This record gives sequence, structure tokens and C-alpha cells, in this order.
Amino acid sequence: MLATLSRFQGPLRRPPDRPLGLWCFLAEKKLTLTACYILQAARRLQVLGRYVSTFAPLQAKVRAQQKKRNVSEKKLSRYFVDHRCVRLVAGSGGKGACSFHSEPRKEWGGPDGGNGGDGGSISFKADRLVKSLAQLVPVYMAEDGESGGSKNCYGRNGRPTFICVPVGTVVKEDGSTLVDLSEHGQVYLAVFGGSGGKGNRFFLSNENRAPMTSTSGTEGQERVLHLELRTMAHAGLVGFPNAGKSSLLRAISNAKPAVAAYPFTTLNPHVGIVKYRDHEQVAVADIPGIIQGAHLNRGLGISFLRHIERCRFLLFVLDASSPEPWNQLQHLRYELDQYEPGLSQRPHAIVANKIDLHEARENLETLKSRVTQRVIPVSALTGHNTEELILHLRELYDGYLHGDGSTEGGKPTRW
Ligand SMILES: Nc1nc2c(ncn2[C@@H]2O[C@H](COP(=O)(O)OP(=O)(O)OP(=O)(O)O)[C@@H](O)[C@H]2O)c(=O)[nH]1
Ligand SMILES: [Mg+2]
Repeated sequence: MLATLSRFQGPLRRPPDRPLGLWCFLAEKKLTLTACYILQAARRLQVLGRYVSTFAPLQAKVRAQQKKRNVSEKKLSRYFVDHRCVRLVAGSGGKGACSFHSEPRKEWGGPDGGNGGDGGSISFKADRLVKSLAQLVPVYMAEDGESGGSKNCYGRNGRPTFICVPVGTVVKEDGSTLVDLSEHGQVYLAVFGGSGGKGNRFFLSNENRAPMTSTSGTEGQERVLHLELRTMAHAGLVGFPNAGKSSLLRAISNAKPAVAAYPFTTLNPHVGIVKYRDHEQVAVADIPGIIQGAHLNRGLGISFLRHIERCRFLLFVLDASSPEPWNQLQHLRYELDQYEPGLSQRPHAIVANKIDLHEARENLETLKSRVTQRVIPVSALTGHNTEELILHLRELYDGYLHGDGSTEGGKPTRW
């Protein structure tokens, strides 16, 4: 017992050769030092605790302050893919098994070969979180069904494959449209998997008590399909290059398309949302510039006009400062009708942009007298009269909700 106690006393035990006064001094110093260490450790922990607790909100604040970087148009055209050709190969069915039941003292167990599983199918699924067809690969192969086994075991079916595509994807085969995936969650079963083969148990009959027949599964369907993405927006900005379409979209919505003083700055459609006080939202798409002869593949051609096809109403953006802006309107209408007859007759408004310039103000009256529709003079640069445009946009949208949208047969699209 004494020995144990003396071991516990450990370092505080006075060595027999040390005088009592010195030993007390050293012991006291040791205690003080230990207390200091404990205090220091506590302080460090406190500091660490404060650091840990304030770190996350601090980071969040920094993150919130960081602006969303504008992706350059060149990069965007790499990421934004609006058409793709894919080969789909569904899974083949599994083989049926040929086997006989085997058990001691049971000589004629009978056939027990199970059927093979069905091959996996491939479907397209519209997903509102997917924005481009860029992630699609050229070939999709679904899983094959498993072969059947003895003891009446059926093979497992191949798992179905779902390819997520953006809402607004049109699936075509040899030029004809198969389906228009215009609603979130809509599924189109593109290729069916092959059916599984039959095991010899399937062929058991009164005439044949020991069938040796089993069939192999059928091949899965194979198809080459063309996918096309058509941007879904309520309004489309249509105009010549440099007319100020992107500047206008920047002025009226939260979108940030690139703006520059050279033609064909915009290479891909951009969608901006115009928000109203009653929480209605109108989607406006900025389409790359069209030039005279675009239908003959001049400029960027008319391949992107497929994005206009989906727009319920159009905003013809004219550079009012250019000589004879009314001619621009004629050419734009002609090009649209070349792509799809009657496309230019959709509900529309004419926007005379760059009204801050002297030449534009001079041309405005002549432009108004030359066209029958309403002309809205605006300046995307200074923001002058954009309110009138936003209000007119709402009128067009209300017209679409109450009449035009329902004539298309579908539900009006809301953002
Ligand atoms: N003075 C003036 N300049 C404008 C106005 N709107 C646009 N611009 C200028 O016109 C040039 C072209 O503008 P963008 O918005 O890129 O024109 P865009 O129609 O989108 O051109 P693309 O993308 O090439 O089809 C830029 O230099 C703008 O600063 C305006 O209201 N007034
Ligand atoms: Mg542009």
C-alpha cells in the first residue's frame, strides 16, 4: 500500500538528498507552470473555437460577394450544344436455360430451365436542370438481360437507361419528328430491349415430358436518332447584327449576354427573365443576328432560327440610327418566312433602338409612317423608354395566356 502511494506521489516526492525549503520552491514552481500550461491550452481552444464558429459565415459572405463570372461567348458555344445525333442500342434478351431437375431417388425430375431476362430499354427524359445537349455521348448501349438458370431460375432483366435532356428537346428520325419533350419529367421510350429466351421448362407439355428445347433471347432495338434543342422562351429578339439585341436584353432582364461593337457577337441564344410585381415572369431570348440572305446560309445561317420557332411572340429590334431602318424590317420578315412560312406573322412589336443617337431620332417619324404596327423607341444604352417596352411585353404575354397559348393546344409555358 505504502509502496503504491509513494509511486503515485511520483515527481512531488522529496528526494532524500534535497533540503525541504528548496523542494517546496521547486514543487510550487512546477504547479505554477502546469497551471500556466492549462491556461494557455484553454486560451488556444477558445481562439480555435471562435475561429471555427466564425469561419463558415465568413466564407459564405465572401462567396456571396463574389460575382458570377460571365462566360465568354467562345466558351459558351463549346458548352451549349443544341443538336446531337445519337445511336441507341437496347439490351438483348438473355438465353433460356435447358436443364433437368436432379435429386436423389427422383429419377424423372422433369425440365427446370428458367427463362432469360429481358434486355434494358433506353428512354429520353426531359429534365429542367439540364440546359444543353453537350453531355450526350454518340452511342448508348443498354444492359443485356441475364440468362436463365437451372431450378427454374429466371434471368434478371437488363436495367432501363434514361438519358436526361433539356426541356424543349425535339427527337427526330430521318427528318420526321417523333416527339417534342416540352414538359419537365416527360419520358419517351426510344428503343425497346429484346425479350428473354424461353427455358426448356416452358416447352413442357403432355406430349413432350422431357423437352430439350430452349431459345435464345431476341436482339434489342437499334435506332439512330437526331436530337434538336429549341430554346423555350415567350419572346424572341430578332434583328440584324449590331442592332443592340443583347444590350436590350441586358437592359430589361437579369441576363448578361456579351455586347460588342462588331457583328455576330452573340453566337448562342441567351434567355433573360423579365420580372413583374405580381410575380409573373416573361422569358426573352436573344437570338444571334440575322442578315439578308441568311436562308442561303449567309452570316450564321438560319440554323438558330429553330429557337425563334418556340417563341410565342417576337420583338423586331431595329437599329434606328442606320440609314432606312424600315428596310431592315422587310429583310427580317422575309428571312423568317423563308425558314417557316407565317413565322413573321406571330404577335410582335417593333423596337427602334439607339434612340439616343441623333440619326435615330430623325428616322423615327419616317419609320412610324412606313409601318402599320406599333413602334417603341428605346435606348438600350441609356435605358430610355425601356418601361414602355416592358409594359408592352406584358400585354403580349397576357394576350398569349388568355388566347393565343390555348390555340396551340398545350398549356401556356410559365417560367
Ligand atoms: N448609342 C447606342 N449604342 C447602342 C445601343 N444599344 C446597343 N448599342 C451598341 O451597339 C453595339 C452592338 O450592340 P449589341 O448589343 O452587341 O448588338 P447585337 O444586336 O446583340 O449584336 P450581335 O450579337 O452581333 O447580333 C455595341 O457597341 C453597343 O454598345 C443604344 O441604345 N445606343
Ligand atoms: Mg448580341
